[in-house]
Amino acid sequence: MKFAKMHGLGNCYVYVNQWQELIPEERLELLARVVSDVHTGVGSDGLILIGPSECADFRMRIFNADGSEAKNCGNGLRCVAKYVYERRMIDRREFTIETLGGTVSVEVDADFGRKVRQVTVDMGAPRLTKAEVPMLGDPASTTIDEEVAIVSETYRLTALSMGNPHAILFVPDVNEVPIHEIGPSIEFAPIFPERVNVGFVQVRGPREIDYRVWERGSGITQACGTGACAAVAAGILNGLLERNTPITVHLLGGDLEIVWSENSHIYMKGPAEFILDGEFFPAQKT
Ligand SMILES: N[C@@H](CCC[C@H](N)C(=O)O)C(=O)O
Repeated sequence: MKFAKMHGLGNCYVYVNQWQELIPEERLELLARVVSDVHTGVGSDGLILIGPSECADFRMRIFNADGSEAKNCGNGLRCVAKYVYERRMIDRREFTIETLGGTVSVEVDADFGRKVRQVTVDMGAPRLTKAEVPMLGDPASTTIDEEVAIVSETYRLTALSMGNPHAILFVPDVNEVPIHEIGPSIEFAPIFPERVNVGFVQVRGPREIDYRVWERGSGITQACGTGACAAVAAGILNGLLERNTPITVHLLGGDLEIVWSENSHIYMKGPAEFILDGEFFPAQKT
């Protein structure tokens, strides 16, 4: 199986071009687990498929390292945009990508040699009701700084969907949080029937935050694009950050610039990097 390994701020995936490789649907979950394994596979946070779409220029599917399929991936979208533009699969700098969470528009900033420097993604409007997250409780209500009891702890959560679910907690110091303990305990809490990505935010000022993440299905990663958007939306909903202005999000792997604009859409701008092209020989059981 031919693949490319790429990363967005260290959030790395194995990318498979579905015009080159036909993988049976029933093998995708196991394949994602196998390629993600750092010891016996390629080593990644999951698997991303780039394929044809009936309603957009391309389609992206994302599988976490545990094999679960997610509906959206911000860092993945920037890498897919870089992949298709640099490999001349499209000539326009603005195009669309279908995900299970909806279709998004992307714009690449490239030099004359067609090398992509940055990608801006219109991530759409955050979805705020409990039904949309999804989260148990009154389906029409929102979760903004709500006290939620999980196992033997109580957390103040803001929860929203960027196509995929995010629970955000504001903390005094992101480096002091035991993410390995709190992350899985919230990810698997029954109140989130589809599990949840868990983000920890330290507000540095009205236009700057530190953000760390425990990703559903992949654990701690260097960065999460949808999570950075959710963190900024949560900061604005809690009156801690400014709207209609770029917010710098510092992640373990680097910085993203996020704006929640007047038209209610969130825009994410950041880099995408190519690591290598390779060929993987899955064992017979995959
Ligand atoms: N790293 C991604 C999100 C990947 C999916 C997520 N773990 C989920 O299960 O929803 C990003 O950059 O957004």
